[in-house]
Amino acid sequence: MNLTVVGTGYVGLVTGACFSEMGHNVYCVDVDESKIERLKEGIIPIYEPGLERIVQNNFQEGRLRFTTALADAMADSDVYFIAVGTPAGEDGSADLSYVIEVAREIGRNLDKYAVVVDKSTVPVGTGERVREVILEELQDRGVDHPFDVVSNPEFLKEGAAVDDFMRPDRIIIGSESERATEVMRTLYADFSRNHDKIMVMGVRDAEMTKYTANAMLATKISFMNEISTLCERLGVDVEKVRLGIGSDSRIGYSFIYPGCGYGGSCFPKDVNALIHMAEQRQLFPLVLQSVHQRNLFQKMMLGEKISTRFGKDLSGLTFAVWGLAFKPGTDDMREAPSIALLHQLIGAGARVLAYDPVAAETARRELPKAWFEEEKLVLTEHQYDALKGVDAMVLVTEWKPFRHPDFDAMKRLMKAPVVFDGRNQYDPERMESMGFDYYAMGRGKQVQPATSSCSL
Ligand SMILES: NC(=O)c1ccc[n+]([C@@H]2O[C@H](COP(=O)([O-])OP(=O)(O)OC[C@H]3O[C@@H](n4cnc5c(N)ncnc54)[C@H](O)[C@@H]3O)[C@@H](O)[C@H]2O)c1
Ligand SMILES: O=c1ccn([C@@H]2O[C@H](COP(=O)(O)OP(=O)(O)O[C@H]3O[C@H](CO)[C@@H](O)[C@H](O)[C@H]3O)[C@@H](O)[C@H]2O)c(=O)[nH]1
Repeated sequence: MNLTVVGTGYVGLVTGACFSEMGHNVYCVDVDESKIERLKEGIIPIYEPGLERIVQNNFQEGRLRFTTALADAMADSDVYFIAVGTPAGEDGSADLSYVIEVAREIGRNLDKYAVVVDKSTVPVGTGERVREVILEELQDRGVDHPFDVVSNPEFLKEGAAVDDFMRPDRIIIGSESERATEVMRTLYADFSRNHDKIMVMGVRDAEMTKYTANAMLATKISFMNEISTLCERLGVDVEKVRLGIGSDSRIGYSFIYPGCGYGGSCFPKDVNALIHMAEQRQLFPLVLQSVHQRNLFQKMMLGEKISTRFGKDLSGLTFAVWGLAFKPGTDDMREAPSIALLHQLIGAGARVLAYDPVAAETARRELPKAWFEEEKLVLTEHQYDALKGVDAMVLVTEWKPFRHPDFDAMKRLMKAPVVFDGRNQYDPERMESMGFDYYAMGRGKQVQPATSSCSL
């Protein structure tokens, strides 16, 4: 099939690349000219394992093309995916201006039957709004072309995006039209070969499914984070509890890892958008609000533990931070727990040496310039360089190379062997036996002040 994907970010680029890998002809469109130029040179704007090879191969073979001209792309295709950002507006609602702009542009250029597929995460009712906008543009032009609007939310995780797209758990298609449903079934047939993974429902149902999935996963995490604080206070090891409950097939092992909070461009934004959707309808989404609040607390937790151990004033102290990305496998730092921690440490007068295997460039671009100019924050080339002369190490992102470090080398390099582990990567007893003063999340020694704002 011939496809156009509008928006060449995490979702758009992965969607376009993966469909071209399956033999479809794909145009990827973006308003960002420099991004499109770099893609034409084979330069991938994001770090996403496996993506570069697919993009370069399919570009060379002519199945994947990049352009800023939506009209040209549309002329050559029958399915138009909208995969632009839906960032949080000031009141927490999803900002739909990019989606609506693309819908207008489609309406201005539509000249044959097409399926318009919304892949962006959008509030319930957006499909209808997209349809109205396209119709308005067609009316302005005095033409009448049939088209269908379909919702096809994306469930990929950053760091595992290609795999998630190629081997989805399910493919949700929100469609009110048999013709459009058939087009979508044909398009996704290869991804649903052995088991029928395609689920067809109404457009509004599909829009809500996406938010509900993210909110459910965020709820599991916030719930476990709250339990981890209680475990720590009770002298219980939350990791034992995690394994104990995960073995219950009704609960499962995934997304119950306690830590220093969830980040990324989706969970925080989507929980807030759902809260906003409920409040707009005079509902009080108590669970969702708590999930969000708990996460804000959780992101402050490492900093609170550090100030309980070292005092509120951290001037003269230096900390190593291992991991800046919001999760391993990506260079994305949107809403990363590392950002809250850096503000706490540097705000209290500390100096920070930070290391991340891939997010250094993102950090230089997105963190305050003054931190780098005044050397309050120094990014190191290697994980061990960040440990030189530090008063403590703080592990924020569980990259694999942090899992089994050379603990002897760590002790030699650090001024004092103090470790704050925001992702429960190490065994507390082993750490203590090796001479580390070790603090984790919900296990081992307790370092929460009784009156902490994060106490529960
Ligand atoms: N990042 C994820 O892991 C993920 C996963 C599933 C769903 N989503 C959802 O998918 C959507 C896209 O997210 P993303 O992370 O890919 O966003 P992104 O910010 O990485 O990329 C969006 C792209 O759209 C482009 N764009 C904006 N307006 C445009 C226009 N009028 N025409 C053409 N291009 C335009 C931007 O230049 C940018 O390159 C969001 O709704 C998000 O919530 C994201
Ligand atoms: O048990 C867990 C699992 C995750 N996290 C944190 O949760 C955040 C989000 O992680 P993850 O879900 O793996 O990454 P995302 O790329 O944000 O993916 C989520 O958001 C996407 C955008 O909507 C969806 O498509 C995916 O299905 C959904 O998992 C990260 O900060 C993780 O560290 C935890 O703290 N504990």
